[in-house]
Amino acid sequence: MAAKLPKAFISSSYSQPPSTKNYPCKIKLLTTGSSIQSKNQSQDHHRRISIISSCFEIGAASTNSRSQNKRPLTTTDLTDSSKEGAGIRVAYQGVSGAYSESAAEKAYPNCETVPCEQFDITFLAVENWIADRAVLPIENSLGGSIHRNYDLLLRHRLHIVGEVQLSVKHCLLANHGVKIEDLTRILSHPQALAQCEHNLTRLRVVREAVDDTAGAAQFVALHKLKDTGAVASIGAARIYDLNVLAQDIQDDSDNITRFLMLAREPIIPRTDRPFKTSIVFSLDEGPGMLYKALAVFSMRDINLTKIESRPQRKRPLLQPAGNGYGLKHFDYLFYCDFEASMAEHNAQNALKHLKEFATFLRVLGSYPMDINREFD
Ligand SMILES: O=C(O)C(=O)C[C@]1(C(=O)O)C=C[C@@H](O)C=C1
Repeated sequence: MAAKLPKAFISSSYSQPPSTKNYPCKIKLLTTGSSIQSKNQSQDHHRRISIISSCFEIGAASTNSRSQNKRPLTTTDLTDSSKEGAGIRVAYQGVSGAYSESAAEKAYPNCETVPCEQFDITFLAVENWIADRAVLPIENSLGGSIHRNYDLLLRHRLHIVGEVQLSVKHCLLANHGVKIEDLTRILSHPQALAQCEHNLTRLRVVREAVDDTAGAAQFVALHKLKDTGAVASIGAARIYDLNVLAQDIQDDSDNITRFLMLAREPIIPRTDRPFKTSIVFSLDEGPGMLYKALAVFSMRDINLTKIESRPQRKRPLLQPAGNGYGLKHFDYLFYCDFEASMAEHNAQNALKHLKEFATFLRVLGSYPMDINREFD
């Protein structure tokens, strides 16, 4: 009997054996109680079991003959090394040719990429053992933070195990024979449209936001549109056989997107290379509270690289406000990145200190910094 899948799981489009490089369709959410009855389910089940067992096999004491060859577990086994890309399945939002896919391949060079329909599905893919890692764009040097993804980091229980910075070079793509002056509409991901704001304004076209850049290119190609172009990568032009009408159309040639790599388990923080730690916390209302929170880092000479505040999604509380009681609509979560490893005493002390007065504190991950400045 086919086992029932968890509430949210992969779609029936998951119809290829697990070793297939790119999936024919993206993973999407199914409704409650959906189940996959095909033989692919047993393949998948098999693979999931083998992933689980291989995790426990490393260095485990066992009586079977295969265990004779086992070597003890080392710190390296528990580090998210990019060398281990082979065999790793990395979920990303979009279709083949999306920048997130390039980020996945940069972080895990020989990985198998798993396209997903939405960002939250990349989380579900990892949580449900369909993928081993998720790759998530978190900020861009022109467009700023991707707020929704901050919210997802908190809503889910995955750990940040790495970061990668990618140079994003946008192209204007259209079907063969279509000229720039024929275009009345341009499709792309909202971040990509924002990164090309000035150049697109000059074109005087309608901009339409879609789920991802490569999806926009695919749509234009599939429907053989003559009046619509897409902002996407040069890779997407090749994949969907589109003409490149213009290259490097982002408003600044230095257009970098920072992506996070997420996993079910945290990695062991180390001190032999530069690490970054990401946290999220909330504070009580009061003068100087945020100042006090940030001081726990500066007093220990820890470099804070990013702070982002997001509204806490909860019903307005009745709380003291000024000289009476009033509705409180704005309560914030603060997301911070700092340059230190959780294996370092000063980082541990800083968080111990913060915990004394923070109303909530969670470490999202401690992971190697991407210090590779070679972008092309
Ligand atoms: O649409 C894509 O290709 C994506 O990978 C998404 C995304 C983003 O969300 O920021 C990634 C990198 C670029 O900044 C533009 C779009």
